[in-house]
Parts: sequence; structure tokens; C-alpha cells
Amino acid sequence: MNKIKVAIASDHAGFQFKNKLGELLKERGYEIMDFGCDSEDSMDYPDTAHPLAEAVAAGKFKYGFTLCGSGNGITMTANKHQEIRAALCWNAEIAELARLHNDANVCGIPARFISFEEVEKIASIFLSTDFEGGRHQNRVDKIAVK
Ligand SMILES: O=C(CO)[C@H](O)[C@H](O)[C@H](O)COP(=O)(O)O
Repeated sequence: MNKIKVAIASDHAGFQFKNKLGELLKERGYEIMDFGCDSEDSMDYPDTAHPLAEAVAAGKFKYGFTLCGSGNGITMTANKHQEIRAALCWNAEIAELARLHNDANVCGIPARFISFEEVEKIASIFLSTDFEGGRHQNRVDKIAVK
């Protein structure tokens, strides 16, 4: 069976959790591509968020996970790409709703504000929840600026 392809990216603030998340998801059978960063040295989150978003938007990966300190900057950057629906997820319930109602394809994580245990719960539910469609389909279709 083909592995589900997942992209991960962070800035320095999300570096440790990004690496741990990548290892965890590999253990669980996902194919992981790490778009950086590669150390805890201070860097600019758009430098990793844009390449990840381009690759997810191009269909090379089913989902992306983006991690920075608050989760805001890296999620904002990903959302500049037309086909990306990046949701800031700080707990499992929000992550589940991001998939169920918003068909989010990128999960933004505030690495400085939650535990890795929470990151694991967020990733698990995000990756295992299908879009509900129905009334949400029209709304999702209206998100992108034509
Ligand atoms: O982009 C952010 C805020 O939206 C992230 O939280 C960054 O990780 C944060 O701004 C980095 O801050 P630092 O003081 O440069 O480490």
C-alpha cells in the first residue's frame, strides 16, 4: 500500500517538535518530507513555509504540518497560497474541526504554547479525520479568491 505523504516545516521555535513529529509519523507509516529548518538558529518562517505550501498545493503531499512559536506566522504564510487551507490548531478538538468543517490541508502548530503530547493528539486526529462535506462544501469553495 502506498504511504500517505506528509510535509513538515518549522522555524527555529518549532524545530524540536517538528523533528519529533516527523519521527513519530514515520514510525506510524507516513512518508515524511522535511522542508526545514535544520537547527535552532534564528531564521525566518516564510523560508520554510512557502516551499512546503507550494508542494502541498501542487498535490505532492496530502497534508502539511507547520510549526512556529505561536503558529501564527507560519500559518499566515501557508495561507497565501490559493489551494492551501492552513488552520492554527492548539488542541485536538480544533484540529478535528479543521478537517471536518474546513477540509484543512495544513495544520499550524504553536510550538511554544503546547506540549508535545498535545502535538501528538493534534496530528493523530488531523490525519485520521475526513472532511464532512455537505453544508461545509459550499463554504470551503468560497474561501479562495477567484
Ligand atoms: O512567527 C511567529 C509569530 O507569528 C512565531 O511565533 C515565531 O516563531 C516567533 O516570532 C519567533 O520569535 P523569536 O523571538 O525570533 O524567536
